[in-house]
Amino acid sequence: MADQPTTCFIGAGSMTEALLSGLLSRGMSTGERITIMNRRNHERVRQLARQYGVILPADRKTAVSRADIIILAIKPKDVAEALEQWGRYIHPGQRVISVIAGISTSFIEDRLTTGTAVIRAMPNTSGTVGLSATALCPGRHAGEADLEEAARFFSSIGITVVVKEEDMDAVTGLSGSGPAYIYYLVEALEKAGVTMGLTPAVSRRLTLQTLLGAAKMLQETGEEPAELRRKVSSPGGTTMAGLETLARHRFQDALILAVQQACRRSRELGRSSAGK
Ligand SMILES: NC(=O)C1=CN([C@@H]2O[C@H](COP(=O)(O)OP(=O)(O)OC[C@H]3O[C@@H](n4cnc5c(N)ncnc54)[C@H](O)[C@@H]3O)[C@@H](O)[C@H]2O)C=CC1
Ligand SMILES: O=C(O)[C@@H]1CCC=N1
Repeated sequence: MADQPTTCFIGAGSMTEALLSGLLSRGMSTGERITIMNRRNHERVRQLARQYGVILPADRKTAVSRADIIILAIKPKDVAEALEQWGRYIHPGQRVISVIAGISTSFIEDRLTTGTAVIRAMPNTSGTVGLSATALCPGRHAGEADLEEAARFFSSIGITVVVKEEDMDAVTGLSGSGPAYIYYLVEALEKAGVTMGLTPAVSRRLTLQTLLGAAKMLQETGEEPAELRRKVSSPGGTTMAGLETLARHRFQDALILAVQQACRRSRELGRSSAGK
């Protein structure tokens, strides 16, 4: 473990917790190699330090300047202020990984010493259980080794893909926000079961296993989703009755529009934060 990099998280919110939980439970790092800091809610940092055994640094500036990897996990609106506060302690030779929606690598690079490697990443909260879908793109000073290190970091909490920076907003709308769409679907399925007399517990159990089973079928059979859907749908049967209702309510259109809108919002967040 001695050759494992030290990591400093700036921002102690839900994304940091998902990353911490994934990294530590998979033995990819240890608490004493991780420092975390927050702007205000210091009780939150203390709680994470207790729960995950990570370090609450006495001297935060030193923690930033000594870390091998610095993770920026703050909201887009706070990035300019955070880089103003912490940027001067970051130097070339360290790797900066930003998980901030909408914020370009050049925005960050422009606020750091020239030559600092910046990698933009978009993971999702399923990293908590090792199943994040993370997209990465390198900034202008990040080389192959920097990208490989970032891929190694995120592969400890799920799969990684490398994309062009111009595709990062699409990724954010699709897989960054994606878990929320699935949870929304699950809420609706559970409610549906309850409206027809199932207990909430039974409805949840059946819904969850249906979700897991469908995901595994897609992964393990390699069949097209449309083909798997056809196999469930007997002519004149129950599934067709359900699917026809979904089509009438333009279910697929609604989902496509949702992802596109989230992508647009990612771009807007980038533009409005860049204006600060
Ligand atoms: N929650 C999610 O599912 C995902 C979030 N992201 C991105 O991760 C970033 C963080 O998101 P969350 O963890 O959900 O936000 P959050 O609001 O839960 O946490 C952000 C934390 O940053 C802290 N902070 C703000 N300014 C700071 C500063 N100057 N110094 C130190 N700490 C500071 C805040 O006190 C707050 O606790 C966002 O940019 C978001 O776009 C990316 C992928 C998924
Ligand atoms: O909602 C958000 O802005 C963040 C980015 C991706 C997921 N959550």
